[in-house]
Amino acid sequence: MGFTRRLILMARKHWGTLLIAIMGIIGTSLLNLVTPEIVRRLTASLGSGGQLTDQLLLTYVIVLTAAYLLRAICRFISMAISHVAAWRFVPDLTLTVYDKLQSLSLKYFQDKQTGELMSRMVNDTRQIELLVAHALPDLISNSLVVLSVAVMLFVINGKLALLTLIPVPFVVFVSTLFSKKVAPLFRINQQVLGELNGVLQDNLSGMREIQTFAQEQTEHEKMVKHCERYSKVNIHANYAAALYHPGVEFVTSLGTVIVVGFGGYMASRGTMEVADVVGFVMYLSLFYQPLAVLARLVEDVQTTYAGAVRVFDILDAQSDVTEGADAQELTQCEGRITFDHVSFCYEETEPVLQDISFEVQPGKMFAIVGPTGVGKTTILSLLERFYDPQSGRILLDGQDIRHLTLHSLRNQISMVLQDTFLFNGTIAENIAYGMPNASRDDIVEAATSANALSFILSMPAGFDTLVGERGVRLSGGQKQRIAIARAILRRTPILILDEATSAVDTETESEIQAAIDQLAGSRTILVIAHRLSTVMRADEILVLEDGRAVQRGTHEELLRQNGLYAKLCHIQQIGGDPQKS
Ligand SMILES: Nc1ncnc2c1ncn2[C@@H]1O[C@H](COP(=O)(O)OP(=O)(O)OP(=O)(O)O)[C@@H](O)[C@H]1O
Repeated sequence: MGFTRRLILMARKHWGTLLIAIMGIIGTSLLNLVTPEIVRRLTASLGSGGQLTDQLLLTYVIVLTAAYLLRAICRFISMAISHVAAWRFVPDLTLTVYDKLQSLSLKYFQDKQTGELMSRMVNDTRQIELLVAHALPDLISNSLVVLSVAVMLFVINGKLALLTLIPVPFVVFVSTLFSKKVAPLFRINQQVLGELNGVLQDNLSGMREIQTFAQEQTEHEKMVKHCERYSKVNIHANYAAALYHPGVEFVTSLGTVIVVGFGGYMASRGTMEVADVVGFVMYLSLFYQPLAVLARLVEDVQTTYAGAVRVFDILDAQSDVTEGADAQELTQCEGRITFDHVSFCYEETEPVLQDISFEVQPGKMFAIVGPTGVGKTTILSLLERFYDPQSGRILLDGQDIRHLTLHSLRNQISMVLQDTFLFNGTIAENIAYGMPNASRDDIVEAATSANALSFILSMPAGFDTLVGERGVRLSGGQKQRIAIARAILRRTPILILDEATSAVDTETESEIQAAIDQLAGSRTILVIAHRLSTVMRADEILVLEDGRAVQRGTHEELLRQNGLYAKLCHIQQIGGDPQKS
């Protein structure tokens, strides 16, 4: 199986630890053979031709005690160390998956549910722990026991040994049948668990909406459906597994029947020693039990396989936005932005932006306006390379952004979005999110510029107040001001404000606006706002309609053109002099 090889290679770092665990497993397995051999010898010495001296008996007792002690030590080593290896490998894998997810473009996440992805990262990677700490040791130890016992059986009596092997092909047949019919059920299991987690995560995040719209009953019913499905597929898979295990057990027990029958027959005819029959029965209990375990391992490996496939699905995902091998670091950026005949669509059939061209000079304020859904935010997403345009080029300081490293490109841009996302931490940590080494003075200065200082200081713990998950303990306007402070603090050559002041009152907005006006000149500012009073001071305004650029100019020029912009201004009752608003 390709995935086994891949997993083994991925666990390269832990091979040493695994090797120690494997040595422990081998020791345990081989020491298991001591008991039947001692019992066989004891029986022989008790028989008619044998002589059990006290000295010999003492030797048996000492050998057995030593073997049990050593076995306990080996078992401890194998159990403890295989878990160490597994629990070092699983976080490694989870991290690899996480890093991969971080590297994927936003398009990948468009049709994925967060809960489902979390399920893959947590539950499916956990399956690999089962493989490393349980299935792998079982596989090695049981194969070894089966092999060594088989050798012992042939040494004792070749004919009887051959007879006892009769059930083996049946065990193999049943196991193969199992892996074909039952294992896929476990795969569905993992998938359904992922879906359940997806819905759960969605509902927990949207609890406020569920309660506001009194949808508790509907959501309850939705959950019932998912829970029932999860329960059904689990019952189905386990039912099939339950059928399989007794079946294997029955077939393997036939080996004991053969030994009792033929062994007893041969011993009664004097063609086989009684001690050998006893030894045979003892060895057989060691032979068929591991064989049954080996057969059952198919199930564990299949479950792991299901998990691993889902994990590898993520690891193999191709990002739409990739960095070329010769991508350059952008160190000194002036902030000149050029869109050169850019066209873009999310879905092939629906063009969003068509042939957009414009240039923003360093230090200028550029606004993009237009009706809702016309593609304004999409322009900003293209500049950040969350997506790549299907045609046309986007240049930063004259360099195609596809030839820059993503890290250095995004390091030039700070973005404030309408939906502010705050992390569950303090206000200071959230403001310093893009600048973890920022001093408290810098944070206070940025908060002052964003007109956030007074509300922060009125909070119980000031800058050290916890904002809660996604900033639930703050109002929309407060969150926006923290996001603005966060963007200002980064002091990047480009600042993007996408409806950044939509949640604050007009007085606060004009204060923030004044702060932003002060930043103008020192960095390029791109602004999107439905409230046109926010954008009328811009050096240039681009008006979009149906994904196309229909007008471009200053506020006064656009008013004079008497087109869409003038119409929008008229609706918002905005007049001609930007300084007066
Ligand atoms: N991730 C996405 N996948 C598919 N379609 C999308 C995606 N994001 C946006 N769209 C679609 O692209 C179009 C432009 O969206 P965009 O967010 O750029 O508009 P906008 O002008 O910023 O809107 P608004 O003013 O309402 O914020 C819309 O029709 C929207 O439905």
